[in-house]
Amino acid sequence: MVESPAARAPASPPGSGPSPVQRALRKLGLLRDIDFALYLPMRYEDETRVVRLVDTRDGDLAQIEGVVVASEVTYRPRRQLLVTLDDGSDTCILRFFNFYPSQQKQLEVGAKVRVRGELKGGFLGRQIMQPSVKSAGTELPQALTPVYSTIAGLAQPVLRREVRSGLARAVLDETIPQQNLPHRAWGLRDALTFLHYPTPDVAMATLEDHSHPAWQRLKAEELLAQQLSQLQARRERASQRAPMLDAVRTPTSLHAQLMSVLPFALTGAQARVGEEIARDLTRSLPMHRLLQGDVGSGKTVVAALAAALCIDAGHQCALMAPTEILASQHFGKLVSWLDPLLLERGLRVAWLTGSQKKKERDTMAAAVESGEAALVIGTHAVISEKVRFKHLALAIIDEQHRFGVAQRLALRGKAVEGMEPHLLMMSATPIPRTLAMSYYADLDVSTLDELPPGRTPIVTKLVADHRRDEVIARIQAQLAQGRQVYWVCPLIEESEAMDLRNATETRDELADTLGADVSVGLLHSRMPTAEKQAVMASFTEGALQVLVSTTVIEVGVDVPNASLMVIEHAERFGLSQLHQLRGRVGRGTAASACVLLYAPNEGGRVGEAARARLKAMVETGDGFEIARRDLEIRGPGEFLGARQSGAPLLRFADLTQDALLLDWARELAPRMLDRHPDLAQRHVDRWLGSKSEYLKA
Ligand SMILES: Nc1ncnc2c1ncn2[C@@H]1O[C@H](COP(=O)(O)OP(=O)(O)OP(=O)(O)O)[C@@H](O)[C@H]1O
Repeated sequence: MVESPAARAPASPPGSGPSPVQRALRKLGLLRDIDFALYLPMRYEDETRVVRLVDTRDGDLAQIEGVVVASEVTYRPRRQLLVTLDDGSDTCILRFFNFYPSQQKQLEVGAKVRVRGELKGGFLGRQIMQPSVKSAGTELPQALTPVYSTIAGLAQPVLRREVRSGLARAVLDETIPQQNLPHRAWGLRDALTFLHYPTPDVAMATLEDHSHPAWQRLKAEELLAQQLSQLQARRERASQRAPMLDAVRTPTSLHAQLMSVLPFALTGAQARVGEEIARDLTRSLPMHRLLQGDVGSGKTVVAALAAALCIDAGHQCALMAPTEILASQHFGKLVSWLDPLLLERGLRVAWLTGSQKKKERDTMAAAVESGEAALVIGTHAVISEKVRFKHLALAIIDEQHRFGVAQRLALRGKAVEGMEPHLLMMSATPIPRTLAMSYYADLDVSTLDELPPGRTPIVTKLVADHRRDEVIARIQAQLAQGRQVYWVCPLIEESEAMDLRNATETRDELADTLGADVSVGLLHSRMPTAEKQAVMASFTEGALQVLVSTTVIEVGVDVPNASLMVIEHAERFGLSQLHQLRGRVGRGTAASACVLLYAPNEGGRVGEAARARLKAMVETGDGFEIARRDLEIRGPGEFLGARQSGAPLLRFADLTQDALLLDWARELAPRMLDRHPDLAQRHVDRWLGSKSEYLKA
């Protein structure tokens, strides 16, 4: 059932715009009644019982009721209100550092109050710091009190009230047919009500680890919604048509010629994946394939071969990356292979980027429209409204997670009339296969699980920041052998200006230390594109020996002569990001190394998660193992969430722990779509709302 707008979250009077509370609620994604109902507490407080002081121990979180027998403001060591409370069994001190006059009044001698907080032993006897205070004698709640995650401008009691009324208003009729529910499943309303307001007798651990039957019910619901929406997307695609690209592979075909100009033989994995893609392209069902492979596994050549097949069949292929520098770096090689072969055929490569001059862009767009540009490369500009393709049949998207729904939909609109383009998404941050299969039920996954031969493993070393001198010696040794070096500076959160300053200083320092014979370049995301490209080009040619950069070089840079990567403040980077960066070296035959410089914090320590990340980097060079560890450190929600531009798609279920529920959902989804399509749709709308489009695209 679709909720009427009137049933939605608190409205403001007409013309007044959203109130601060509404704005804050919106920020938390709380719009529809169901959003409130599904906004579950992060923890609970037990206000259902009052205990006697004699029965408590230090460290207990206790609620006690008593009479104020003393109350004074003292100034040593700082201004504070000290209140002595007597509950008939013992006394304790309440200590407030922040207090209002109204609170002081509430705590006058003789007042009867109910306070709640953590009891601590102390010099003056037992005490509670900054307890919450209510007047005594009010009725005790029957259920635990929920504590929700909130943001500035939205006080906990206000949020509690909003959630309570949203939950009451929400339409929570069952969408899963009774006979299909897991054994002894709770009802949806019961489960949600319980999770917001559990009874005090509940085993808290079952709420915390989400094993309680109420949680199970909710996770089952969520997983079913996810499976249903993926299946819907798959079925929708099954009714769509794409051009069938079954060109004959003669010796004069572009595909065959490309194979013959490649300076190497394909690895077994490249050949296998190439055939998987080729098979998809001959079908009229649009391909929807994720090509994943570890850094340096040779995805580019696989993409180039797919493009060649498409062009051999007389169609156009578009290649897109999220930024200009990535587009040119990542596809540079591919273009250098294909360009001469295309020219022989009277065809060409067109570039389309946002920073292009109008005249150049118009020329390119005309070549795309006439079909002369068989290969179109660029950024989002490729899918801008003005660009019209003659016969686009294949779109290759690099780093798919940075492309949003709108872009993917726009791309579809560019295909041959009434058809969809085949879609190949390339990702250099592998997702463990089982996770990919269950999560992307709507995606076929091809994996390059073999590196080209002759690579020597990259040696990874952890070095404390104060031992920079050793790193300089390493750099000098590499330079003496004619090799090149990357030095990556961390992003300083929220301050690009500081980033730039920091990177510039590092460049100057390195240039100073290494001497006039060594040329040190700088690459930073704020530089104009042309300048960035010029710097990259001189590094690629070898004119620059050391490249200091921020994470601009993360993906797609391929300079096989570079043999040393230094990452400063490595503890601040995410694991897959570190792995990506490390992958910029070890791309040729030279023995390569990666130095992770870390700076312990003031306490001389590196945080636990950061330590786990650095340890993983030293212990393994395998991207799939890295992905597995990353998943372990962050949990699937965040792991996958970080790949999406929006919020993580699974809030409650955990794909690694809820395998049984996932099986149940996977098994039920097709039957439910067949037999109860209306219920299935309602279920998806309820859970995914506006996000369902995202999943499908
Ligand atoms: N079969 C092969 N034999 C030898 N070298 C290869 C082979 N395939 C690719 N290469 C080379 O390996 C390097 C890495 O390939 P490529 O740039 O395609 O990797 P990638 O998978 O895109 O990695 P990344 O995601 O790190 O950019 C390139 O220099 C490429 O020319």
